[in-house]
Amino acid sequence: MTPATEPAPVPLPPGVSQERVHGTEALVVDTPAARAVLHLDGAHLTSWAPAGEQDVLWLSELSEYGDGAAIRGGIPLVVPWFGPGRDSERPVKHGWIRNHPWELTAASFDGDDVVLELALKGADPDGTGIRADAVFRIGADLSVDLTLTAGSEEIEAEAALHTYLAVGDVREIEIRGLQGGDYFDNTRDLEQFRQEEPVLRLSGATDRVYGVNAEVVIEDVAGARRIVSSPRGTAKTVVWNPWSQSAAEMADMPNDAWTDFVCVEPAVAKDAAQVLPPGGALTLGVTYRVER
Ligand SMILES: O=P(O)(O)OC[C@H]1O[C@@H](O)[C@H](O)[C@@H](O)[C@@H]1O
Repeated sequence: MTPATEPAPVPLPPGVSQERVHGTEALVVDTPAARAVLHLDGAHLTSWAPAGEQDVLWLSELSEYGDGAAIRGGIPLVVPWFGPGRDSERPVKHGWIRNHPWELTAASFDGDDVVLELALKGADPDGTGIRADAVFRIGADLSVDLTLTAGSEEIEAEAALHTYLAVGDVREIEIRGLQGGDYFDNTRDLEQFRQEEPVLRLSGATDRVYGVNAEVVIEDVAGARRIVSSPRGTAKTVVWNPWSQSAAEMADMPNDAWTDFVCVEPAVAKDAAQVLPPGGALTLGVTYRVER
């Protein structure tokens, strides 16, 4: 039996409803400017389509949802550590915040945009009172801002907006904005290299953490559009695609779906991790726009 939809804790503006999507609670936005789906589990945006556009976010049709699941696709909020953490010993990959329920704290209209504010709901597995807040501005452009606030203890914090961008064919995309950036290559034991070429084209499994915090442009040649990622408060840009072999090993991704996305992730990670004193905060954000 499907459980009844819980009432939203704050009033929702016109064009926003709370519904069950894939069996879990989500805020569904349908305005003249955009359509979007924001799951309360993980404050996880799984869909954003500006008016007249195909979805800009890729979502796996085999993704899991609910109770501790990490949704495959959309924008996973990665915090308070990235990957296995700086000591490579963290119990779950990419932090625990994406696996916990959040709650809506405010919802409003601002011009043509819907602004949704969420806060992590009560989870505190470290017992230090860490807080997390996120603001989503959903319209012709999309902005996401994530704040992590340390609790009673100093923490070394990492964070990433692990965005899965939908593309026509990842083998044909051109990524600009990384030239001159040094990167750790996670497919080669985190050895460091420099991006000399003005354009990055992917031709195999790619897992790089670039020391780049500037605008990155993803030219989606097969999809005939361009996605512009403008980060703020970051130090790194992660570029990831598993390619065919690793994708085939992932239970929550169809074997041939790796061609349909690229992750370009604004981040604070690795050697750019920030030490937060008790009560100290880390905020990072990004704005996406689509051009033709
Ligand atoms: O499967 P996950 O935990 O969502 O992570 C996916 C990928 O996320 C990327 O950000 C990492 O750089 C990769 O190493 C990782 O494999």
